[in-house]
Amino acid sequence: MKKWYNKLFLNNIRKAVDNFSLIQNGDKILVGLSGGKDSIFLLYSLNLLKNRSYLDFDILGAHIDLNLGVNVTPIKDFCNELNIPFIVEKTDIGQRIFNSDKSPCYLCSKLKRGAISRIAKKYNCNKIAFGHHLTDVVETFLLNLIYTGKIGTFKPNTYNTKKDLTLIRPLIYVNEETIEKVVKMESLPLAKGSKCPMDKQTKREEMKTLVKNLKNLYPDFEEKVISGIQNIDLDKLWIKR
Ligand SMILES: Nc1ncnc2c1ncn2[C@@H]1O[C@H](COP(=O)(O)OP(=O)(O)OP(=O)(O)O)[C@@H](O)[C@H]1O
Repeated sequence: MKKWYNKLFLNNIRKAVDNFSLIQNGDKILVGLSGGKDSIFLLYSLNLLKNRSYLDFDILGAHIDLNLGVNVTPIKDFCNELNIPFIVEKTDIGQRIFNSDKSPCYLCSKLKRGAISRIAKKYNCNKIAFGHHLTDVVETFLLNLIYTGKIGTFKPNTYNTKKDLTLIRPLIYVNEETIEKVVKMESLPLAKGSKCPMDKQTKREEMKTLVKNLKNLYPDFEEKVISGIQNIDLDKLWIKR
């Protein structure tokens, strides 16, 4: 690890962990590995954090195979190198979601979460970590505002009482460009094979372009959205009687 990684992204992860108590000593954290850049970056950074902080926790990696012809051997080899257990669960989610009248993205996300939770319980994990990052936070914020007329985004952590599992998102302060940069510099492994059939066809993709354009005009737009979410001025919101 390069020393300036602290400034580039590790301090932002430490800040998220601190602000929202995402990790405690003794945690067993299952990292959801899609085969993409965000989740492999998450695994890499949590491993750095584990080796460079007072926190003492365990990490496992898990991939839900959607049966869409993705090869995760490079991810498996990387986990082996880091001594991190790696679990693959074969499913037919890729076929099931297109034989339903529900939105395939909604259904895919729901079924994947169910599968990840089952693995977490099986391996005695108390937390699941996902690779949602700052740019995802902002895209979700804009999606909610523009398409559903609501102010809000996903939370840094959510506890599921029924499953007794906590979902954490340690990358909420790290933007996508930084992740892409580090994945390249460290040659972090990506899965090989076919892409999701819905890739680049979603409303989220539309938000991605919008965020890019807004960032061209206002370079700190993402940080400003985060600041807005964390500093709500209730006096300026309307509470109807
Ligand atoms: N097939 C999968 N198996 C395990 N975990 C997954 C899988 N798909 C997604 N996840 C987890 O859910 C998170 C959000 O999923 P999403 O599909 O939005 O991925 P993404 O933003 O494209 O991230 P990535 O670059 O890691 O694919 C991922 O970062 C990962 O932690």
